[in-house]
Amino acid sequence: MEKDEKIKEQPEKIVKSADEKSVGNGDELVIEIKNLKKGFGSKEILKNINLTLKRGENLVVLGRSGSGKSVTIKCIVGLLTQDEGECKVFGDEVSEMDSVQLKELRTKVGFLFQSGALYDSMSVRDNLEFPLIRVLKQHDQAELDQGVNDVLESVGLADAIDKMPSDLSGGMRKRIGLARTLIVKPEIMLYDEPTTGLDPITSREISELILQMQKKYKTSSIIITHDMECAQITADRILVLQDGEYVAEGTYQELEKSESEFVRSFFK
Ligand SMILES: Nc1ncnc2c1ncn2[C@@H]1O[C@H](COP(=O)(O)OP(=O)(O)OP(=O)(O)O)[C@@H](O)[C@H]1O
Repeated sequence: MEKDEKIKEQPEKIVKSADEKSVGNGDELVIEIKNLKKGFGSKEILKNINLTLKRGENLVVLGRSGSGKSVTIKCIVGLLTQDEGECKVFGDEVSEMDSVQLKELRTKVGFLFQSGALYDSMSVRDNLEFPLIRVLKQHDQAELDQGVNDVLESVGLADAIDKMPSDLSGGMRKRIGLARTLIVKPEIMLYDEPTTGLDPITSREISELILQMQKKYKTSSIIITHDMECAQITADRILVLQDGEYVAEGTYQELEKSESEFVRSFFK
């Protein structure tokens, strides 16, 4: 056999291997949901949800459209209240929090909904200063500039500081939306379909950014997605939702080989 046969170069992929898990401080739980039920009228959406999020981990939730993934996230931040069961964040039951406690909770838990919601009439700088002023009560201009510049560097858009949202592409708007959530340094991040509506290359960039942000800010995250590349890139652990319950849990590599056809169907 020819000795100088070339070894094919493997494309470099930022995908976590089983031994590269970034799960942080042991098994400290930052979110604990037990036997949670939530319906609307006669429609039962969440039948029996059990979910834990460990400090420092990226948990991906997979499920069909309309299966109640967003409803779960809304219970976690107190935008909806469960009918039964427990929903604890940092050890405290969310449904029992008053408005002051909920406000405090939402400074520690950042959420990025599909729309990414930027204020269209404000520049990127003003969009980013807004949470620093409103949430962190920062008023010193040098401190504000530092915060805005740092987060823009992190999402790779330092040059966009004086642009208006209408001048940005969909992918750039997602990045700025992410920057706006990250600027107050939340301990938990909830991503609702972060790559929806983006082309495959931009989707991949956003997924890689989520992974980088986990490492940089040491956040614990729940990532709801249909995008299997996003799951592969970001997940330490994956949960699969079917008919209002989680039916499978494991790493990407484990679930890809699941015995359940329903679970495997996401990987095709
Ligand atoms: N406030 C509400 N009032 C009534 N029904 C609701 C409410 N919020 C959600 N639903 C219903 O609950 C179901 C689950 O919604 P949810 O948005 O959680 O789905 P999802 O799993 O996130 O789906 P998708 O992937 O399409 O976003 C849907 O049938 C939706 O119509």
